[in-house]
Amino acid sequence: MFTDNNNEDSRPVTPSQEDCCHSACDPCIFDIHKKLLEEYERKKKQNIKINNRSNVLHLYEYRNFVVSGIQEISECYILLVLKYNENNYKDYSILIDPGQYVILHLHDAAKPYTPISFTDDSIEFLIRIYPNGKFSQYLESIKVGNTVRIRGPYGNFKYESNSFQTIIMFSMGSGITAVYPIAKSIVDNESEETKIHLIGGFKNILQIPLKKELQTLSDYWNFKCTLHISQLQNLCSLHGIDVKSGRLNEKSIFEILQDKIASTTLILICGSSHFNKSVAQWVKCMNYIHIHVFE
Ligand SMILES: Cc1cc2nc3c(=O)[nH]c(=O)nc-3n(C[C@H](O)[C@H](O)[C@H](O)COP(=O)(O)OP(=O)(O)OC[C@H]3O[C@@H](n4cnc5c(N)ncnc54)[C@H](O)[C@@H]3O)c2cc1C
Repeated sequence: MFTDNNNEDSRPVTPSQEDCCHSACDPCIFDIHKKLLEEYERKKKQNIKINNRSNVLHLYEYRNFVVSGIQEISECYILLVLKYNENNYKDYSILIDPGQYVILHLHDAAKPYTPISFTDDSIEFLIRIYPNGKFSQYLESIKVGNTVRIRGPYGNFKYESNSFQTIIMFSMGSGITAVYPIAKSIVDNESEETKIHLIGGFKNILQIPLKKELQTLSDYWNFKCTLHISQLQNLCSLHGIDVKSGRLNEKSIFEILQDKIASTTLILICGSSHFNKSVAQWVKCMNYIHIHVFE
């Protein structure tokens, strides 16, 4: 279910045909409106107070953001910073829960992306560039000062502080964008006693994005990072990070999970649909029940 963080006081306003960008988005604004309406009716029936926060972002209206930074950080990954600087939302700020995603709209297309961090008025994205990818090629060629439209945030992952002893995060490639902000928010929270193990899969050592960020988290007592590199030419070490040669497979997942307690461990999975399906199947076979797949 989408988070109800619209800025209206009451019933969600029905979007007009002109609000639709006709880019075959998933989710489309009309799907979102339908879900919000169901949520609104449910809350109304149960007499639950509707909580309206002042979010710059809107679930089905695009907001204009301006590119304020763009940087190549590793082979095929860029960091993109988008800033909101319209005056009519002075008392508003950007509100996104860790792991949620937004829809970026540029030219004639729209695609989902997961912010890795945000401030009151800017959002940072880690973007994987595909040589034949339409939208990522658009993003690779934009310049500081260009406009990108954003709506959201979406995603139903909810985390309650200290609700698990351990969180194991399995990610592949750009899937790290969903789990990294969750890990960071837990490490940043001094009252957290949850231990995190983030396991990421990448093709080669040059592709690894967020190296420094992962190394910084590894300095904390409750964060551990292991990276599986499928095409590791030479042995290599990254301070604070355990680098392993070869793909993340059933055997390595078994080794990671065998000494954990299923009832107090949360498993997070984010990668390609094949990766998500395989990892979810393997962890279920080991009787893990608390599993969230980002897709
Ligand atoms: C909820 C959600 C959040 C996402 N968050 C992020 C994010 O934070 N950062 C990010 O970089 N991406 C993210 N993605 C993926 C992103 O939305 C695009 O799908 C991706 O950038 C490719 O779009 P494209 O138009 O460039 O490629 P397309 O034109 O759609 O694809 C062209 C070709 O690119 C290659 N390709 C595209 N996607 C993949 C893939 N996943 N794996 C392997 N090859 C692929 C294939 O060769 C494909 O034929 C997210 C996706 C979802 C569903």
